[in-house]
Amino acid sequence: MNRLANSDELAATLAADTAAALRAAIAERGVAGLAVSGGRTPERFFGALSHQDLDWSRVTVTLVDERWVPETSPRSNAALVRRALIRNAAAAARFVPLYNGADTPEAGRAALEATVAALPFPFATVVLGMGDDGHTASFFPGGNELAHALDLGSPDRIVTMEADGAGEPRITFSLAALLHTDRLVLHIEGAGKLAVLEKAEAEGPAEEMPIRAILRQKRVPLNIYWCP
Ligand SMILES: O=C(O)[C@H](O)[C@@H](O)[C@H](O)[C@H](O)COP(=O)(O)O
Repeated sequence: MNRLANSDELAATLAADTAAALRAAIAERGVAGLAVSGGRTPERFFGALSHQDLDWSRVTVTLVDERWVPETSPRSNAALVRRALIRNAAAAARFVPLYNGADTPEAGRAALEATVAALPFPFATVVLGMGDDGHTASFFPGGNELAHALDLGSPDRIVTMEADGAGEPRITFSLAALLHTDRLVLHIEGAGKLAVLEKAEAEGPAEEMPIRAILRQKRVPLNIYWCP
């Protein structure tokens, strides 16, 4: 685990490491995909990343998950990404949001599946967060499509999700899609999240703490960034 002294140092380090992965993907494949999380934690990291010097015109940014709300909502992860990340040098990046205006995630899912099929896979980097209940992306304990989302045999990249504690209905990349990446990151801050992570590292079902599906998978190494 990368233990940083504070949020600013974490943001600077994670931004530099993410920029290096984007440059490596561009050098290798000509393009780079970056999937980021919403919520409260990533804003400082987004600010630091937006200043990184690289060919952002070759980068496509998307979200690992989204609340089914328009960008006018303060709950919109897309609005956060546009405001905090797609600016400065990163203003040249292409952003592909997940909310597509359909009435429900179910109604929007097929069109979104087609949209994300055109993203540059594998992702160069996927940056996950984690909730106090042990969810990551929109893999919520008790989620109505949790088994589907965690099924590595499913061809679906996009899964809908409803759960107590999730607020509005959600859409999420599947576990298999998120593991299709050069680099996998978990970004958490604070003593409370560290305690949740330590609990998840103990034995127990992934359905109860879905972050366990990330901790236990063997497809791609996990890089954890934490600060108090
Ligand atoms: O849309 C979302 O809610 C996120 O993508 C989600 O998975 C987030 O990463 C965690 O809930 C942590 O959220 P905080 O950073 O706000 O604690």
